[in-house]
Amino acid sequence: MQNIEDIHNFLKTEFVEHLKGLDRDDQRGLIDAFLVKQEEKLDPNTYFHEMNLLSTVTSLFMAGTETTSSTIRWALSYMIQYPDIQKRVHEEIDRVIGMSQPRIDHRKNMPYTNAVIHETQRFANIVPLNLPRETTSDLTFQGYHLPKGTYIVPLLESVLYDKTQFERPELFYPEHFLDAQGAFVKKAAFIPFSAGRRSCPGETLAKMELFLFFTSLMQKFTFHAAPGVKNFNVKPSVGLTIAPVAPKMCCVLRSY
Ligand code: HEM
Repeated sequence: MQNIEDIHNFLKTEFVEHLKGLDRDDQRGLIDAFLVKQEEKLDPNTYFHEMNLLSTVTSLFMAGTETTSSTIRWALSYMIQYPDIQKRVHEEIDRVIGMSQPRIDHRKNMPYTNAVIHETQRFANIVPLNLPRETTSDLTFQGYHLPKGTYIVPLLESVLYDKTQFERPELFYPEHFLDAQGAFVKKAAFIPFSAGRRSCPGETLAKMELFLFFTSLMQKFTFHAAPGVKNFNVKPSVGLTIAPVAPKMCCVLRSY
């Protein structure tokens, strides 16, 4: 799909299809739940009208696809740049998951892979400017007076790269999330999904997707730079989210 108009047209056709099969006692998901509310028309000022359904579903698509896919591409690029780390992830997958289908409950027994995914999110910092906010009243923050209506750009990088929180912030270093015994350690400064009331509502879903997609790919493939690529050097693209612009890579089927 090329642009927002294409997405909206696609979604409008979807809504018509959902309406045809709508059963208020057996709702299939968000769109059905919304359409049921819309049909009730209890309140003339209801938020449950088509424009809001379009915005909600479009936001979920836009905020929920590019973010996770870019993070996976960063993770695979780091695996190529750091083959020793890739080897350790492979070893852990082979030991804990083996040939089975990766499941989310494998994660608690895979501290190294979990640390690699966390470090990917910290290091890649894919939403560097967060989302802009505006103060709703006058306030004083750390000695600075911010009048009502001040435009705020909360830089996540200042936390994700804070050297008081991360030992080697300028390096890709999964040990940031491991203790001396190799157990996974949570860090309060790990905030790629931002913090507070308006932090990313897709955080739990995203974390599940990242674990399942990354382990599934790593279970089947080894990642290398494509033949002829001497220095596999990944550059960040410029945009609202930072995607990796990587040289060509090869995925080679692993043999067991
Ligand atoms: C690696 C994956 C993801 C990252 C790093 C990420 C990061 C973020 C960040 C930093 C924000 C701004 C929060 C703030 O303003 O304080 C945000 C907002 C949002 N995210 Fe995510 N996100 C990810 C995946 C997802 C997924 C999978 C979904 C849904 C399916 C999603 C839905 C949203 C929505 C709807 C908002 C706007 C929330 C609001 O304004 O209240 N995100 N995300």
